[in-house]
Amino acid sequence: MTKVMTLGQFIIERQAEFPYAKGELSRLLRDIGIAAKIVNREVNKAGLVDILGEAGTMNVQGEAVKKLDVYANDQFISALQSGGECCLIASEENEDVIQINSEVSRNAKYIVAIDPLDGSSNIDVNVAVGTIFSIYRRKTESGPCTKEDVLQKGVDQVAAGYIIYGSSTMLVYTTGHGVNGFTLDPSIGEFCFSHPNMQFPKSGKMYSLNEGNYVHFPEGVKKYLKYCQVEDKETNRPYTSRYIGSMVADIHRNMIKGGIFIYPTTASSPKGKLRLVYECNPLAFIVEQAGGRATNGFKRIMDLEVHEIHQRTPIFIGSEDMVKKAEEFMSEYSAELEESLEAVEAK
Ligand SMILES: O=P(O)(O)OC[C@H]1O[C@](O)(COP(=O)(O)O)[C@@H](O)[C@@H]1O
Ligand SMILES: [Mg+2]
Ligand SMILES: [Mg+2]
Repeated sequence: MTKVMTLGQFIIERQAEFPYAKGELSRLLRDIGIAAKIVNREVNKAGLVDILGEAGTMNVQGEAVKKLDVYANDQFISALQSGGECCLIASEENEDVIQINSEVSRNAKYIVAIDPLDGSSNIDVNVAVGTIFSIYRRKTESGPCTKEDVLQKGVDQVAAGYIIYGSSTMLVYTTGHGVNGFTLDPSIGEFCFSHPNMQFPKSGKMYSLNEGNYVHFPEGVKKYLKYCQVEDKETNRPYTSRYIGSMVADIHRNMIKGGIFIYPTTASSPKGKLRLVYECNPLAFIVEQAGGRATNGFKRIMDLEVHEIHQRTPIFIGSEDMVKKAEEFMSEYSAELEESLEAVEAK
């Protein structure tokens, strides 16, 4: 019989990687895993229960909130509140940070930034969606944790991960010692170690971006797209276009097969659409830990200054060679954009 290692067992085994840690981070990861299983249960029967469709409200970014967005947000918040290892949460679905002031959590070491349900537009149509999370150590030693504690650069992340609710459900995470993946075995209700030491292929054949926005793309992206589409046997071109519209699923696929995901600036999103704190930084940490690359077209995502919890950024993320190539086109044809992004960052 093959030996199964559950996420819980794996975390305990890896505890040795943190000689000064007392198990808090492990318990925090376990709490996130528990909430993920509850969300997974609901996603799996979404057509049968009253969980599809819109919640009838807008979030802070002016996007229509779905019922499943609300459900997932509630589950992760409640798991983190009762777990006792997290003193502050920044969520896509909450305008402001959530302080956890209970006796046990007030002095907890960690902060969690989360996109509870990524790929909202795919919820109602049975296409893979995800959860993205990022964990930071609080800046202050003790006492009430404030918003300032979460405004940290991506390089300061202690751990990051995602859950993909797809044809199977997986949890993938890093604590800065490589990337490991766990598949949920529904028969025992456990995430089981299935993808050891995940590696982003150095190059690939897939590019993912919303080509419907083409006319609004910066010149560098337009030129890079042309490069992807032109035939060249030596470099395996033309590449294939694949866009799911759930960032987690697009990046997960590219991590397995090789590829680049781009969400550039557009006319409607002049600072980019995706959020730095709970979408781009955690995925950049995972992708870099797997040997890939993540930039805003000019600068490393994890080095960007963070001013607001819902701050946006353009992103170029994936196989190292492909991201570097796209950056070459950006600096040749869209150099002026670099200055305006720097100005946004310096504000
Ligand atoms: O529909 P668009 O503009 O291509 O945007 C799709 C992108 O927006 C997102 O859905 C944003 O995430 P949320 O669903 O968490 O708001 C990404 O997952 C995805 O890559
Ligand atoms: Mg998202
Ligand atoms: Mg979301």
